[in-house]
Amino acid sequence: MLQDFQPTESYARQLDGQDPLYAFREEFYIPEGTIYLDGNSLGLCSRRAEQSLLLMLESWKQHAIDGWTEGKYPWFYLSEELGARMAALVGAKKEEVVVTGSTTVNLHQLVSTFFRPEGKRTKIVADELNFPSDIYALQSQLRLHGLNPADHLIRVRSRDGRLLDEDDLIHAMTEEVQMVILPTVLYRSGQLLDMERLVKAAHERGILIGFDACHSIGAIPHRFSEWGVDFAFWCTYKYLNSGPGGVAALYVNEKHHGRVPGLAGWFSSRKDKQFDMKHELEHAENAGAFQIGTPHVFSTAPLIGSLEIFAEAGIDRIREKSLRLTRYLMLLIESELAEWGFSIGNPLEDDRRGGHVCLEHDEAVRICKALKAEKVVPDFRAPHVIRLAPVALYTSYHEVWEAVQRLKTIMVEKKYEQYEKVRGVVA
Ligand SMILES: Cc1ncc(COP(=O)(O)O)c(C=O)c1O
Ligand SMILES: Nc1c(O)cccc1C(=O)C[C@H](N)C(=O)O
Repeated sequence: MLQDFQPTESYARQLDGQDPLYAFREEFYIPEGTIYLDGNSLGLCSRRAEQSLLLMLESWKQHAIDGWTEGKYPWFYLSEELGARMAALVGAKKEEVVVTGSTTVNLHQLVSTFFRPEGKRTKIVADELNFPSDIYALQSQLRLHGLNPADHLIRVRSRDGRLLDEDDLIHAMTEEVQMVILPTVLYRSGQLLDMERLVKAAHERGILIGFDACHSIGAIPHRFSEWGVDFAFWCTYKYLNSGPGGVAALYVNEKHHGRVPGLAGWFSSRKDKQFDMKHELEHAENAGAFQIGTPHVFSTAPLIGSLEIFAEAGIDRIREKSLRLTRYLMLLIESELAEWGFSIGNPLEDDRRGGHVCLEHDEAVRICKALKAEKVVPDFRAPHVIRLAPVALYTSYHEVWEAVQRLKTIMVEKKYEQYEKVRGVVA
């Protein structure tokens, strides 16, 4: 890939000229003069997401209560409908996915449903690099079972503070473990785990396994059904561009359909029974059973337009471009910034890398501030990581080239020294 790499502006233009996804950039609102490399935290607004949100408002104006069953996208079926449309992105059957809740709420729901400590099997395996919200949720779930998280939550150690080794994860899958929860892609280093291998190892040991796919959804194809992943959950506001607070999604393998939801509510019902208003729940026989209450329609609506873009672009083409973009960025860093004390913290191999580059530097916090002042938007993750996510649908190769030039100027002119060495409230 990129065998003929050159660090020149004309080479960047040449790559843009060959990019089959280039036109999708026009779909997005790119803040004026800004190179946006933070789509792994909050994706950009697209015109189609905006239109679908407006369409929902219109539906409220026109149909009032009847909007639940009328209009172009009846609200009562929207979560299932969008789950079905999203299923291709995770390699699942349509009825295995539903759009609902938030990442953390969905994790609570799935652990409430699937964590059944019995006999010796009372532990959950996670890892020490996972996003804090997942760890808090798991700790609180263990407490609800009267179990002490200090002994029952096994956080597998990283050997280098950046990456996880599948051998270590598998080694932790002992006879005391009932469930494993891991990220698909690590939020800081961008490492992509070998899910297929981990699922196989967990199942051989009689353990259930679920994934937090926040950092892979919309960037990487998945094959959840084929691999036999038990369950998964993810947000939609990163690479899927559903907007701040956009409603999340979950996947439950069809072999588990029929399970009673751990956290039930009337939206867990079979659709045809819900308005019978009985006190005995007849839960849906698909992923819809893991919904709880009334869907957040306006926070779901942008996904309608956003998913259309994904259907047109195709996740395989998106992954291919994303890999080229991150490879290109790494080559530029190597060639342009070699003398400035940066190191690359993400895996270099294509099949181990997610959608962002993890650039490490002792001055990361101040460099991030200087980048923002130069209208390049990265994000900072303590203690020394600058995350740079060129997004296949809206980042051009020229922007990647330009961002590295601006970073080089920041280093040459020591522009970062004018900033305080403290992170922002939201980094
Ligand atoms: C990997 C991961 N898990 C969980 C979360 C928490 O998601 P939420 O705040 O939407 O529940 C995030 C992002 O905020 C994340 O990146
Ligand atoms: N969910 C976020 C929020 O509410 C505010 C700011 C950032 C976020 C994020 O999603 C951060 C992201 N999960 C991360 O990988 O760090």
